[in-house]
Order: sequence, then structure tokens, then C-alpha cells
Amino acid sequence: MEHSSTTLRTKFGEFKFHCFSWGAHEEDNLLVLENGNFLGHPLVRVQSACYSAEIFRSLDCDCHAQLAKSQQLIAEKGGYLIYMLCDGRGAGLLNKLRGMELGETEGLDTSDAYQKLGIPQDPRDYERVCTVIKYFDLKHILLLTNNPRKVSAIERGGILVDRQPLEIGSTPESRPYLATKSKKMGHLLSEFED
Ligand SMILES: Nc1nc2c(ncn2[C@@H]2O[C@H](COP(=O)(O)OP(=O)(O)OP(=O)(O)O)[C@@H](O)[C@H]2O)c(=O)[nH]1
Repeated sequence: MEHSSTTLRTKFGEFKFHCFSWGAHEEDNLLVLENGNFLGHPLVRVQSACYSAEIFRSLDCDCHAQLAKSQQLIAEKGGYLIYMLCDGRGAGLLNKLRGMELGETEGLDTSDAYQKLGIPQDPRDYERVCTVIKYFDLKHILLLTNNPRKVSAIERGGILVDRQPLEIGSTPESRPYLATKSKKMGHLLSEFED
């Protein structure tokens, strides 16, 4: 693994910006924003790339809002924002768009679309994330997530994890996506609990 870092000034505050690299392709990199000014256990956000929302500001998911909220919280309270360059829950942008198009043409939700395409629901691998968490010598973290499977995956890497919700209220456009996460994918979203 190779590593480089510099200072990054952002609209939310100043961070140490790290790149951890396992290969020549951009997806082989993990990006980290670090704010080392925290007391107790640090906040950690593990964000997966969503080019549609984060670059092009699509309205149909909560990804950009979660990224902005976690960056703001970490700027205020200290911690680490770890960014995985893996779109479509690790299945890649090509497959995400295939699934989204099945939503447009056949009305399938994200879960059924991946099933129809024969793609695992969530093929993300958190091994490198755990390597990076250990690089910073973090043994016990407050993980910003609504996804209990993300908590378990990082716990399996040998890190103690307390979950901190990162809920974004739905909009008319994002409601179907969030409802599917709650009803079919096990995400803990109070808005959709009965
Ligand atoms: N298949 C699919 N993936 C999407 C879609 N919109 C966003 N994503 C991807 O979903 C990933 C984020 O996963 P989510 O299930 O939204 O959330 P999570 O990371 O598991 O959980 P949180 O930590 O609570 O955010 C990103 O990689 C996005 O690219 C979509 O319409 N279809």
C-alpha cells in the first residue's frame, strides 16, 4: 500500500487529505479526510461513491446529502471520512445504470433490479477500509451509518463499532429509494418504521 497526504481547505473546514493506494487505477485508492481534533471515540463515515448524486446532483437518493452532513459533522467534532471509489454499492457504475434503467422502464426498485441482473445486492468489501482505520490506530469508532451490515463488516475487521445514525429526510424524489433501503435492505430509517 502506498500513501500520500496534504492539507485540504473545504467549505466545511480544514482537513488532512490522505490517499491510500493499492494499485494503478483510481478505484484502487481510498480517500480519507482527517480532523484529528476529537475527544473520546472518533466519528467515522465510510462513504461509497455515488457519481450520479455527488457529481451530477441527481435527486433520487440520499448519497450527496449524507456525504455533506458527515463532512460537516466531522469538521465540527473531529473524526475521519473514508471514501470508497466504488459506485453502485460496489457493483460499478455500469451495473448501477443498468439497474436504474430497469427502474425507469419496468418500475423495479434497486433491490429487484440487481436481482434481475444477477448482481449481488451489496458486493462491497471493507477489508481496505479496516486497514486504513487501523493505520490511524483507531480501536473504537462511532460509525455514521444507517446500515447494520456495514457495522458488522467493520466489526469483523477487529474494530469496536458504535453506530451513529445518519438519516436524511426523504424528498418526493428520494422516497422510493429510501423506502426500499428500509423495507428490503435492512437499513434503520426511523421515517419508514411502522
Ligand atoms: N444499485 C443502486 N445503487 C445506488 C443507487 N443510488 C445510489 N446507489 C449506490 O448506493 C451506494 C450507497 O449505498 P446505500 O445502500 O445508499 O447506503 P450505505 O452506504 O449502505 O449505508 P449508509 O452508511 O447508511 O449510507 C453508493 O455506492 C451509491 O452509488 C441506485 O439507484 N441503485
